[in-house]
Amino acid sequence: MDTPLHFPLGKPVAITLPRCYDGEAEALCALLDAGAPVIHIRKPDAPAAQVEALLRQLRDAGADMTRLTLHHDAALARRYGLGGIHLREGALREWLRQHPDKRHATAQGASAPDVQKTQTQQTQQGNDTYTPRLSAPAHSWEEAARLAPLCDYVTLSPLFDSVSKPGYLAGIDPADACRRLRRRTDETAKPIPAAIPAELPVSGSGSRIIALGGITPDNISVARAAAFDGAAVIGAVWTTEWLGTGPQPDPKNSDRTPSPGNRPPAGTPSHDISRIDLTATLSNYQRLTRRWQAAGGTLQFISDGDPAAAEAFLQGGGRWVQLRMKDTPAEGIIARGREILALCRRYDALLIVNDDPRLAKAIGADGVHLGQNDTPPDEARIILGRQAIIGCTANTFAHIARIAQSSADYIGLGPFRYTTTKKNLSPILGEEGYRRILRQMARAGIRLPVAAIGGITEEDVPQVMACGVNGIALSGAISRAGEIAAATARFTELVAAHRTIVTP
Ligand SMILES: Cc1ncc(COP(=O)(O)OP(=O)(O)O)c(N)n1
Ligand SMILES: Cc1nc(C(=O)O)sc1CCOP(=O)(O)O
Ligand SMILES: [Mg+2]
Repeated sequence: MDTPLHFPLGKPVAITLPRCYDGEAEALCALLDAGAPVIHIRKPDAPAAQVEALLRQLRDAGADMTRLTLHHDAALARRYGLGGIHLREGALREWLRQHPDKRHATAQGASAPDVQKTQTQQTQQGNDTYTPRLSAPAHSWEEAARLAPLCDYVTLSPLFDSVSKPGYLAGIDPADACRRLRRRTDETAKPIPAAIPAELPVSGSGSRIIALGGITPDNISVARAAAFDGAAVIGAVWTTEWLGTGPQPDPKNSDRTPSPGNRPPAGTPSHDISRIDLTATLSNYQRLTRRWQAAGGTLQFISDGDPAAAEAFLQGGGRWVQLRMKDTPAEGIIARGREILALCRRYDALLIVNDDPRLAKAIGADGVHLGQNDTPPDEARIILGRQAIIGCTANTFAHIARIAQSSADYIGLGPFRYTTTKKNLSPILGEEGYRRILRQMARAGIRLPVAAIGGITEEDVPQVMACGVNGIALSGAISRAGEIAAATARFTELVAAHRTIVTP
């Protein structure tokens, strides 16, 4: 199967643990089935024979080898038809020197999909033109800027204190990353060179930067808010311990189902295991994915069910629709919901349904948005399952503190100003209210993505984004726009250009 990489990546990159484990090939296949765009096979602590055995098992299990990237061993990657190799700077330069005719196609202007297609076709033909996807590790912006032109993407680390390497502390400041990256309007898939910020002199066309190091479900939203092109995760994928801010959910209906048989003895690092726990791994990955996706919903269109308006929003580059049809019977909402879901799928966009998780389920939507008087988020999670995105409305920090204890994935915080779109409006927050609440969140270490909502216009966007919200949700400013697609494109640009990260 030929699976191109689209940036920003829709789901996290998974990286293996350093040793090999029983059940690992099965777990990697499950992560690929769950939509992992790329899995990095990084095995510094495993003998070469074990790594090769793992690749053999994966190939025999029918895994999509083009979505695997092997660290350091280009010859082994080539032998097993892996889609990518990950090389340190010296090895990368040496590989490029030895393959002058196979210089990275993306660096020469082709798109990532072209790179993969060529590689797959060549592997199938068995000839000598293996052209893998190239990636490299960087630990500073200077290194990232040097390596990015040479390869498809760079991993930049450590963004946070490592989960899997105790004592390996954060070295990349997310707020600085946001300043460097925010002018790239990636959500609309514009070519990168036009949008490279002056502070980061990356000159390669198509070179991307993926955040790495200490990423968990609780902080992955920060990597997305900083406009990284992806997030790569090690410890938080493989851990059998709860990494959430809230209480560990009930295993019967939880977000995560740790299997007691695989629990490490108390006091051992959570990644120090002998066998991969498939259920926990998948559950971890789904949770990371929801949070990454929720943080990517920087422009949310609250649709009253008009398919033409929804389609114009999608044509303008919008990728997140919320279906909010007040006073319409359930059958009407389901019918319109299915119609708009089909549109969203054509544009690779997400559809969230307002108020009712059962309607969201009947429609087959990606999630639900719940108000203070709607179904509680943990009940909605039981109805919708671990992959569903759940948003909750808040008007105060106390609401947010409560929501953070649940399995919700993002917050709709409002109203920014007076609006006629919603009855029984909560007290207006204005800029001052947003700044206060976002600061309280930062101090409390709550990093759920926040969408600002309520009467927001184009002129408001710089001011609202400067408060530190992740994005904005709009009804009237989109549905009443003369040219919805053009208005959507303008809003998207504005949101991307004014991202900020609030530090405590
Ligand atoms: C993103 C977002 N934020 C807040 C709301 C409001 O939800 P709720 O409080 O349930 O009010 P209604 O939308 O049901 O009138 C929202 N829908 N979306
Ligand atoms: C649905 C909704 N919820 C709000 C809240 O404050 O919780 S304000 C709002 C209305 C958003 O539409 P418009 O962009 O037209 O004002
Ligand atoms: Mg509601």
